[in-house]
Amino acid sequence: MPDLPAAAAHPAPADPIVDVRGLGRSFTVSEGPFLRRTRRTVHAVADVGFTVPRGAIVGYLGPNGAGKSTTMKMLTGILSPSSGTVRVAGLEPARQRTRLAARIGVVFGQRTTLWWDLPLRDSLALTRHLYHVPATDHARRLAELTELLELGPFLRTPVRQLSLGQRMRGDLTAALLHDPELLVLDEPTIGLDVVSKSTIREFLLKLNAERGTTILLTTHDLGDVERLCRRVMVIDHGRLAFDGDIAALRDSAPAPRTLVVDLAAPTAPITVAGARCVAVEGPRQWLELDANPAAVIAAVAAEHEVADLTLREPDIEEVVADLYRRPAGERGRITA
Ligand SMILES: Nc1ncnc2c1ncn2[C@@H]1O[C@H](COP(=O)(O)OP(=O)(O)OP(=O)(O)O)[C@@H](O)[C@H]1O
Repeated sequence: MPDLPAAAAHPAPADPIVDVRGLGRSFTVSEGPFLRRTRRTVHAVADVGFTVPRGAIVGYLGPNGAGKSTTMKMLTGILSPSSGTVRVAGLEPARQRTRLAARIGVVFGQRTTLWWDLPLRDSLALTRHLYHVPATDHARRLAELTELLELGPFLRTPVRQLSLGQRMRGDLTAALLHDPELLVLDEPTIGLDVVSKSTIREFLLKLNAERGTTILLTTHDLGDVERLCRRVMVIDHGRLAFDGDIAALRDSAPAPRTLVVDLAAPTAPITVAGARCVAVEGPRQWLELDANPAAVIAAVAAEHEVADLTLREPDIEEVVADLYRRPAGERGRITA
């Protein structure tokens, strides 16, 4: 099994918006029947380190119970670390939570920060006071976000009557009205239909491109990762198992890349160095690659009349599932 490439894919930026070093968080849990209770320590996050440069969109992935939410709670000051340090926008989240709140926006997809019984518009008006946003700035931002997230048709609807997708758009607006530098999202598309997911993803891309807002998100939805993130971090059993770009993650996959070659006419299975013909159907052949695709493509084109070529990357779902399955010692580790 190949180790992940050890390249420092993300050299530490000079002024990272997130700087996490040796971060750990443990919980003590009581188990068993009443009179025979035993106590056990759960290491939800252990020795995690990474930095996030300003303007990045980074995905934080991991199987259930891996430690994603615990990390996000430490980044946003909801939980204090048991060990290590966290700095976000130059602040120490657990100690400077109020100051940090003015600099970051947070959305936990499974919970809402909106007032359940109030119309969305009133709920958003109240967030202005939480963050002490001047009325004119608030009105301007609300108008912009209402347009971008198409909130108009349901601004007067009580939050409890909103669909999940509408509520998420409302929660994103509430998190962004004070124009934060960093947006932390925990499962932003959970439970949403395809159209709502797409609306949210396109909005986040626009927010990042136009305002330079840094986005850190946890997700189980690899569609989010593929559309939004160039860099992913994978946490498993509380430890960082991978930190690199999507291409490096794909390269780490045991599943090979496949080159689909459409020849001008049917021929015998192609034999070139660095590839193995695994299927032939008329003029189309499938070559599994174990070398650089460019070299194989050049070799195929030199010897055959090629009508078309397609390079198939391993499916990201497969790659991530494989990473979760690999024993920790076999994964290698890249940290920024
Ligand atoms: N308050 C707590 N008390 C005890 N154990 C906790 C607490 N919060 C989290 N844990 C444990 O820490 C581990 C990591 O949990 P966490 O919620 O961070 O995982 P996650 O990656 O966000 O999972 P999921 O994808 O299921 O939301 C789990 O074993 C969980 O049971």
